[in-house]
Formats: sequence, C-alpha cells, structure tokens
Amino acid sequence: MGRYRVRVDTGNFVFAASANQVQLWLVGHHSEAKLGLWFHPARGQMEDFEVDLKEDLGPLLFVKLQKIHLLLKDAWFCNHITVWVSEKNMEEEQEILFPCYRWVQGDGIICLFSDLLIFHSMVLPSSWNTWRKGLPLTVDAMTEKDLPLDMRFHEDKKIDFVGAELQGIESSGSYDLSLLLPERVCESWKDDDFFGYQFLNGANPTMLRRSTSLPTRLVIPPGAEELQTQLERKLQVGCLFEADFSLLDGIQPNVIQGERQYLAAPLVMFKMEPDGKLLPMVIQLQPPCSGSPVPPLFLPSDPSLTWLLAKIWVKNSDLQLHELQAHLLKTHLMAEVFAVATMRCLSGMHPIFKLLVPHFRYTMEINTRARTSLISEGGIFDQVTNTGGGGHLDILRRATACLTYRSLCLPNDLADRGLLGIPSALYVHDVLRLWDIIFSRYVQGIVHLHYSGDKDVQDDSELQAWCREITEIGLGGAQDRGFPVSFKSRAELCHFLTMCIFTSSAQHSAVSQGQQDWYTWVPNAPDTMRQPPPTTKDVTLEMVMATMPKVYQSCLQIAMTWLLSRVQPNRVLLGYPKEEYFSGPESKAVLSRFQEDLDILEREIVARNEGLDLPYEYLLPSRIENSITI
Ligand SMILES: CCCCCC(=O)/C=C/C=C\C/C=C\C/C=C\CCCC(=O)O
Ligand SMILES: [Fe+2]
Repeated sequence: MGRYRVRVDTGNFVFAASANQVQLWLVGHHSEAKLGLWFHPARGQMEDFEVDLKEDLGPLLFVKLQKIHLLLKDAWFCNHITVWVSEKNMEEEQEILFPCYRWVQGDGIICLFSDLLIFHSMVLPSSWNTWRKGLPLTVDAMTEKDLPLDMRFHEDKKIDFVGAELQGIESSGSYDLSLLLPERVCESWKDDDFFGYQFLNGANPTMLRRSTSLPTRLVIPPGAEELQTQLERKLQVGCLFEADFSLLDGIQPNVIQGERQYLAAPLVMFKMEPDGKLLPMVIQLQPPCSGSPVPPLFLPSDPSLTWLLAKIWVKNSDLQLHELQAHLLKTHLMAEVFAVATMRCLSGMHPIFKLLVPHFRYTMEINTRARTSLISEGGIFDQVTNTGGGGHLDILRRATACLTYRSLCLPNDLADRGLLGIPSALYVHDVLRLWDIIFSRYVQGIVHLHYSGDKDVQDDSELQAWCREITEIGLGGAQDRGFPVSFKSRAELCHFLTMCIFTSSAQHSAVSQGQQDWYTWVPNAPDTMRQPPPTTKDVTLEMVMATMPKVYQSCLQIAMTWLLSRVQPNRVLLGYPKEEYFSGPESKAVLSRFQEDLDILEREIVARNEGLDLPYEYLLPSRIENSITI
C-alpha cells in the first residue's frame, strides 16, 4: 500500500547496456509485487519508474530482477537500484539502496539486498587453483577469458591495456629520456648518495634495514681491519644499515637464446650521514662458501669502474627481488588471495564484503595476465631477466615461505627494520601517515558501525571463515608466520582489514610507480647480467659493457616498466570508490572524513616535496589507486 519510486542505474562502460528486457519485483515482509514494467537498460542511464501498489508489502526486504531475452542474449551491467517508499502513514519518503555492481547474465532471477538488512545473499563464484606449488593459491583461471565476468577488465580498460602493450613494444627502442626523473637517473646514477637514496625512497624501498650487529656473512679479510673499525663505529651509534640479497643465493640463473646469464646474492652495508644521506660503505657480491676463497669486498676507494660494477650488480639483484617479492608476491598475489577468499566466504550483503570489494577491482585479471605472459614459460622473465627460466619461481617460493603477517603490516615492518625516526626516509613517513588514516578514519569507522563489540566479531561465522580461508587455504597454512586463523576483537579485525586495503592500494603504489622512473635508464638496474660477477678489482669498460643487457633486453625492460607504471586512464583513486555499497548517513560520513584526511596528507606531501631536490610522490593520495589494476 503506497507509492514506490524506483530508479535503475546502468553502468557507463561499453557494452553495459542491454537489448534484453528487464522485469522487476519488490519483495517485502508481507508480500511481493511484480512491477508491470519491462525496460531496456541504456548505458550510463538512470531509468525512473513510479508505481502505486494496493497490496501491503510491509518493510521492503529485497528487489528481484530478471533479464529476459527474445533473440539476442547479452549481459547487462547494473550499478544499483534505488527505491523511495512513501506509505500512507509515513511522514517522509524512505530511500533504500540495493547495490548490484555486477554483470547480469542469463535469464535467472537475481535478488539484490539493501545494506539496511542483515541477510545472506548469494556468494559470487570463484574457486582456488594451485598455479605453482609453494606459491599462494590463485583464482581458478587459465587465462583471463576463464574469469567470472565481474572480475574482468571493462572494455575501456582492456582496449587501453592491449593498446599500451603493443605501443610499448613498438616504441621502446626509440625512447627519449624526456621524463624528469629518468633524465636525472641518467645523470646521477653513478653517485654513491644517489645509489643510497634509492634504498630509502626509490622503486624498491623494502630491502633496507638498520643493522643490529655485523652480518655473519660479512667476512672481513686480513688487512681490512680499518673497514671493520669503521663499520663497528657506525653500528654503535645506530647509523649502520644493510641490504642483504641472500634470498638469491643458489638460484639457477637463466639461459637466454643459448647464452648463460649470471646472478649474484649481494650484501651492501651503508652508513647514514648526519644530513640524512645514505652512503654505501662496502659491497660483497656473493656470500662466503666453504671450500671457496673468501669473497672479495668492494669499496668506494676501489677504482671507479670496479666500484661502479659492484653497485650495478647490487641493483640487478634489487630489481629481481623488487619485482618478484615486493611487487608481485607481496602486493599482487596477496591481494588476489584476499579477493578470492572474499568472493568465496562473504555474502554480497556482508559489510566487510562491501568494504573490501572495491579494493579488488581488476586485480584478478591483471594477475591472470601476469601468469600468462610475465612469469609463464616463455614469458617476459624467461626472455630477458637473469632470474627467468624457473629461478624466478624458486625466488617466489622462497619469498612465500618466509612471508610473515608482520611484514605486511607496515608500521610493524618498518619498526622491525629499524627505519622509524629517519627524516630522509620519505617512504617511511608517508606509509605511516597513510596506514593511520586508512585504519582510524576508514576501517575503524566502518567496522564500528557494524560491530558493536568484540563479541559481534567473534560470533560472525562468515567473517571467521573468511579469515581461516585466507590463512589456511589461500596461503597454504600461514599461521606459523603470524597470520591469524580467527579474529577475537574489533581491533584485530581492523588491523587485518587495514593490511588488506593498504596492500591493495598504497603499498602497490609505492612499489609500482617507480618502475619507469628508476628502470628506464637500464644501467641503473639492468634486468639481466651476461658475465659473472667480478672476483678481482681489475675491471675494464669492456667487461662492464659485456655484462650489461643486450639492446633488445634493455628495450623490453623499458617497455615493460613503462607499461606497468604508467598512469591508468579511468583509474579509481583511494577513498573514491565508484560503487556505492553502503547507504545511510553514517557510512557516508565515514567516507567523507577519510577523504578529508587524504586531502590533508596530499597537501602535506606537496608542501614537503617543494623543499626537496627529489620529490617523493609515489604515496601522494592523488596517485594511489583504490586497487591493483596494473
Ligand atoms: C623486465 C623488467 C621487469 C618487468 C616488470 C616486472 O617484472 C613486474 C613484475 C611484477 C608485477 C607485475 C604484475 C602484473 C603485470 C601483468 C601483466 C604483464 C603482462 C605483460 C604483457 O602482457 O606483455
Ligand atoms: Fe603492479
């Protein structure tokens, strides 16, 4: 009994419209009403209908819809349906939002629930797959075509990605260093302070840690007592740092077109100067090995080419661990585990589903593409990197086996690495601010709206199953590495959700955006090394050139790093999801406070950067995508 205004909102993507007809029902506590309307949803349009119903539906529970085709079957992307109810005894019209944000396929009946009601609705289809043993599980799709339609790129993204892939390959050979940072890298890459800077604020800020003792692998040969004294002095005053690439030790190097490539597993020791500069003190390219001579130590006082070649070796190792461990594993593949578990365990009505799902947009497809063309047999890694040909998968396996929960919770990770309180560590500063904003302004706000206390969390069986699914299934039993198997409190839940969102947005931004800046000038971080690491200090320019990648290998490096760090057209920024999953003023207020704080941070970073020789921009909120899409 009453008047119902109904609005159907269709997505604005290519092919979002449908030539099929759509039938709607309103379902209330007491009865349901089939609306006498059949319409053809139009792209980017809102269609409004008004109906007067004689029957008493009672409080509205859900909306049913059915797409009916006559000749042509096509999919329809429904954003949401909004219903305004004004019943006779109601003073004000009541607005109820029924989010959909999926492709409506086939002619089955679909139910859309409002977030005002606690109900179970359908779980979206997604199954696990073991792509390679020892790695996190993935979505079950051999190629992107096997993915559920809702996980696919929309047409504009697909056209842009495939076009960019072709354009990258075609134009990489003629790349002119016209961008500011690549040009600066080309000028300054040989300088020690520029080398050190990259470990704090470059493409890979994840390898550096403050030393708490001299690393056992650093065997100081007789005659180098002065070096030992200098290292100990820096250690005592807390100014000694290290980047250790031991994870690469023993990895089989690639063979490319019949030519053997070479790989090292370096250690670099740094000192932090009072002005915040990080300077390398010594480089050891291989760990000591019993039965072999003690590995040489390379020093800034060595002949300039010798020292330069040692630094190039470090940067080659850094590129490998950056792309495989920090970027691919610890952002892309982790986000995919969270996404598949979310689709499997949380209903579309669940508040945590609604909180998280915008942070997984396009991740399954970009990861599936990585598995078919980047790390696949014959893929980019096999073609041009010294870890390709299977070594890259062993690195991923080793990195998975030692991946801890604390290392994904950035405030813990940075504290464990001794990186707090360093004014020149811009990445660290921005990470801590962003983590806090995501935690206190966004996650806590939404969680506290839906869970009134710890008991609500403990009693939420869907949520607890989701947690177990991630740790025990997706990560193959990661509880021994600190991942939770249950949430006992709202605080534990908020911490975990912050980690999921941070990983899928800010951390990916920090490890992805710098690729083009720092890797376009190939000598600064070559993708492969074609000669063995030096074992003496006699290094010639010919040796350096013979070690560097070939032209086609360099071209592919330039093309790939451009493709994977270019600004994405139609990107969705952190805090500005396109979908309106939550209705109600409280949730909207949470989102606006989150946006306000992101804005404040934006201004802070811009002001800070104005006074810097090299601005650090990868964690500017205006550059952080809401999910991993590239
Ligand atoms: C050769 C130098 C490094 C190349 C960049 C790299 O290794 C990046 C790795 C980390 C994560 C990338 C994740 C997804 C990329 C997805 C697809 C790439 C598809 C490439 C293609 O289709 O050509
Ligand atoms: Fe990426």
